[in-house]
Amino acid sequence: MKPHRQSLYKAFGCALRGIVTAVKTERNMKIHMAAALIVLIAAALLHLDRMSWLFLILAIAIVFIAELMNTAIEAVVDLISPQKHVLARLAKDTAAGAALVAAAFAVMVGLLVFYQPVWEWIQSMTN
Ligand SMILES: Nc1ncnc2c1ncn2[C@@H]1O[C@H](COP(=O)(O)OP(=O)(O)OP(=O)(O)O)[C@@H](O)[C@H]1O
Repeated sequence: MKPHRQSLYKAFGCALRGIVTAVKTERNMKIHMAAALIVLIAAALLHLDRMSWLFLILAIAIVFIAELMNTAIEAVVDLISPQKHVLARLAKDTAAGAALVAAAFAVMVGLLVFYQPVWEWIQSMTN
């Protein structure tokens, strides 16, 4: 394989382009972006502790990583197997499964992190 060096700056640009393209073209990425924004604003308003922030950021990162990998796998499968194939289906279905596991993890983290502070906030509003 021919050695190929690219500047750090260019590599960063390519990575950023991948993220921007995925957000522009993938509906799920737009949903994850909106959800992440709402979650981070709620976390700031509720003054969550550092550990809660850590878990929320971890969950958001895992969801984005899984969705980006899913998008990458979909693109490669469409490139090499535009026609139906059982292995293409397996690749796409398992990649989508990974994204679903990540989203389920994020929902569980959200419930565990927000349950108590939201409950306390509701009580303070009603008292
Ligand atoms: N080349 C193929 N061969 C066999 N099955 C395929 C193929 N392409 C797609 N599929 C099946 O159709 C499903 C949906 O594929 P598609 O490419 O439309 O992704 P998607 O779920 O619509 O992705 P997104 O909505 O994130 O763009 C796959 O999970 C797979 O089961």
